[in-house]
Amino acid sequence: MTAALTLPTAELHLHIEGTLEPELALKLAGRNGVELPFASVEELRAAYRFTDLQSFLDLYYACMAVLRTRADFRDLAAAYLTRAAAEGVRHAEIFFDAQAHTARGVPYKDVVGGLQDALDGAARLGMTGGLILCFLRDAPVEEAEAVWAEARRQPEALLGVGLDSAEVGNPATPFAHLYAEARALGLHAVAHAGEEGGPEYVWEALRELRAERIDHGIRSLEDPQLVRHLAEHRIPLTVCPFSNVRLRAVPSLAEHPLPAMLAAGLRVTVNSDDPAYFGGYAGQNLAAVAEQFGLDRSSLAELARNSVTASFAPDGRQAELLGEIDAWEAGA
Ligand code: HPA
Ligand SMILES: [Zn+2]
Repeated sequence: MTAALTLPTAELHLHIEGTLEPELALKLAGRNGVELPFASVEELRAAYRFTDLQSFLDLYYACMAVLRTRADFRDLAAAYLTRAAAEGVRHAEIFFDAQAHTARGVPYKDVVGGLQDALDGAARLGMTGGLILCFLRDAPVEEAEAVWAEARRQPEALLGVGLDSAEVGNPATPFAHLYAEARALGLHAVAHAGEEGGPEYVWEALRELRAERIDHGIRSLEDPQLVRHLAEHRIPLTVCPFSNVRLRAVPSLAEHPLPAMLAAGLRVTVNSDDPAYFGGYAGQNLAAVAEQFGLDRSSLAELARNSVTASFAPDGRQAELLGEIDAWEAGA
């Protein structure tokens, strides 16, 4: 097994709906009497050919229609956590697209309750983690406001808020008041930016949402002033190599800007985004970049340290995980 697959790490960019493997999708479709336009695992996998972010989102939202009950969300997250633990993930900060479920009539409390049930169970695997509620930037802001009205009554169920879905043409600024409210409740703030959109989207997330981490951010390199700002303020970027290749944000893994981002002094972490759709979980993304770019053990350990210190885990938990990474680096 590649060493990277055993590296203790934190997953900071993971959409739980993007961990829905075809086998589970078809099982839940049967259990809930939901029709999917795919009769078999093979047919579903064959649909995983994307040309851009939107072509992926179309399938992603279609498949998640099978998720209906609290037990469905628990089973989905439990499957993810088991698989991630096997690849070295020790702490997972999990995005969920609440609006995509409430819009279909699934109660918010069932979504959060099911995900929390699974996280409670993950303690047995020695894993920690939490939930980040993402607003859909391509839906009317009123929908985000409606889901937030419910979420804000139970802020302790969340680590923070995020922003995802189709980026280009969907500015972050209309969501600024929701972020301000979330921050006032003590929640963290992250946002997707600079995936398909240019550096101006990253600036907007930083200035208007006061995002503490940027999800993707790969196009930041196009703006030297932004690179200086990100480096100076040590703002973490949650990079997802397989996602960028599969959604054609970059032409190939060989041309991925990860080495240039590291060379520019950016605080990069490696993550999986939607692993069921993009061909690999966190450890596999790490293994692939290690092989592609010839990263040695200490460079990999540095990426893992970045993921831990960029996480919202309490200091004590971070110290524990940094100790595990030191031991891994020493070959223990
Ligand atoms: N980008 C934006 N929205 C998303 C993604 C992504 O990579 N995955 C799931 N929702
Ligand atoms: Zn994402």
